[in-house]
Amino acid sequence: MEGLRQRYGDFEAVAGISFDVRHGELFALLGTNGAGKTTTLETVEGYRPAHAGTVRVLGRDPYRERRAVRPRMGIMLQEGGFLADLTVAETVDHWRGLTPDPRPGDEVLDMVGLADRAGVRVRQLSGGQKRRLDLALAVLGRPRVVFLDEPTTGMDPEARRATWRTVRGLVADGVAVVLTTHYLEEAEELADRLAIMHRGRVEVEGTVAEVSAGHGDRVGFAVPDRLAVADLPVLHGAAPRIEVRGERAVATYRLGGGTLQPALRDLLRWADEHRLALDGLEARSASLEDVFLHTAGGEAR
Ligand SMILES: Nc1ncnc2c1ncn2[C@@H]1O[C@H](COP(=O)(O)OP(=O)(O)OP(=O)(O)O)[C@@H](O)[C@H]1O
Repeated sequence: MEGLRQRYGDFEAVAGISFDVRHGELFALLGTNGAGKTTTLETVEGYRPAHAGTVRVLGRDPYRERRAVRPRMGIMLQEGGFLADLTVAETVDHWRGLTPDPRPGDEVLDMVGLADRAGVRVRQLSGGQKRRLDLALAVLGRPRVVFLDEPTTGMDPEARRATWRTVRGLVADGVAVVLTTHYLEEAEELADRLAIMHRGRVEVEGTVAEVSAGHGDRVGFAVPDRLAVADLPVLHGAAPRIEVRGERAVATYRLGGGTLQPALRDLLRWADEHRLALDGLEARSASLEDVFLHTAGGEAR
């Protein structure tokens, strides 16, 4: 995708974005609500023409050459449209009839961990199981490019991990995967590269390590009882940010590059001198969530 722009009337929902996704790579498209992710995905999936810019999937225009591209694409929308009275196996059989060169039904249900639900009616599936059936249908036609729109919404942690394994398997087989999610740990876990969109633009792009770099390390702890916030130390130029979590005030410092170790040393010395125990003390590099919140706050580069 090169310079994609999309408008709804006078409103520019996508304001010139570019990215590419290679085979055997998972690209996560993240962003605030209304950032333009769905509009972007709908364009690459061939549902709408680009207002400006160039979009190619497998070397072709996904809108104008939809017939050629669509059979090689697997699409998992946010809401699948199932027939509630069909069983899981019947649903897969129905879609196999519409798909050239489909995978065997058993294989696809095995891939998504629904083999033991084959005889269950769709209306009796849980929300997470429906998402897995959606994934089964997306991979039925042995796609080379897969679009997953919030694939693990409603899944319990175990089902989510099982789905991550399935998705990793696709990537290992050389499939190009584009995923949107509001679960940042999902992007951290799966993405080879990612982009964070905000108000129609890509604000940050790169590997998880690349986008986290430059956002500093974090040190945090629960503010000890009886201590006034004003009495907390400044650590290598960083003042604490105070957040109330439950009953406790938590102090977090965002440190500049290379100052984590000396800042921690100063903090521990200060705590010793004041005979304070620092509950919940943690030191870590910036998470994707830190980068995301910074971007969503409009302060991105
Ligand atoms: N058919 C439409 N007509 C007018 N405006 C639209 C239309 N579809 C989307 N928009 C607007 O375009 C912007 C981008 O919407 P889009 O659905 O692409 O965002 P998103 O990143 O997918 O958001 P979310 O995370 O909330 O799903 C939003 O401001 C939305 O209100």
